[in-house]
Amino acid sequence: MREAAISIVKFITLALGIQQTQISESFREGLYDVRMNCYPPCPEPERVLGIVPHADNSGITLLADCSDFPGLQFLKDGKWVGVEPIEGAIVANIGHIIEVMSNGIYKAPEHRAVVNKLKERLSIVTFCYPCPFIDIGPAEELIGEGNLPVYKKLTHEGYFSSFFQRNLDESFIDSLEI
Ligand SMILES: O=C(O)CCC(=O)C(=O)O
Ligand SMILES: [Fe+2]
Repeated sequence: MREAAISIVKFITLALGIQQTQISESFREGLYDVRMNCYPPCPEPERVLGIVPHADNSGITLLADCSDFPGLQFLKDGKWVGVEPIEGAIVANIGHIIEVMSNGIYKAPEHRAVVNKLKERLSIVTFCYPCPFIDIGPAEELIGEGNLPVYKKLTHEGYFSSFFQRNLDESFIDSLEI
């Protein structure tokens, strides 16, 4: 997962026109949290959610869907769209850290998980974070005349304390704006 995360972040930075590899390399010594989600069958699936709508606070998230029916959904143009699992594939999702580092060019999408009436669903999610020594702020290459920073630059510690002290009535990413 570490190598996959480094490669994906490298392609993201290349797509942004960033030549230096400091951002992608920061995922080599980064922090990786693994969460396993189990969604038992639910007789009234329309009345509950497996995971409420949120965007991840990671750099990127890599999700292995262990089921053969959709449960993960993303909000696209105001509608929830299910992700059809593909055997052996991993879903790569942008988190708030890459949203900040890309100065908002890449967005951390809202997603949620729904439950199934008959079948249990499992997912294994790896949240990938850069190493604690890199600041979390817009990449310098993206800032210049006419391109103002949208987000504050925070230390790793500052970013996580803002996250854990966030106002739950407000969007976290909005609270990081300058
Ligand atoms: O299980 C899923 O499909 C979604 C999990 C998720 O979004 C999360 O753990 O942050
Ligand atoms: Fe998530």
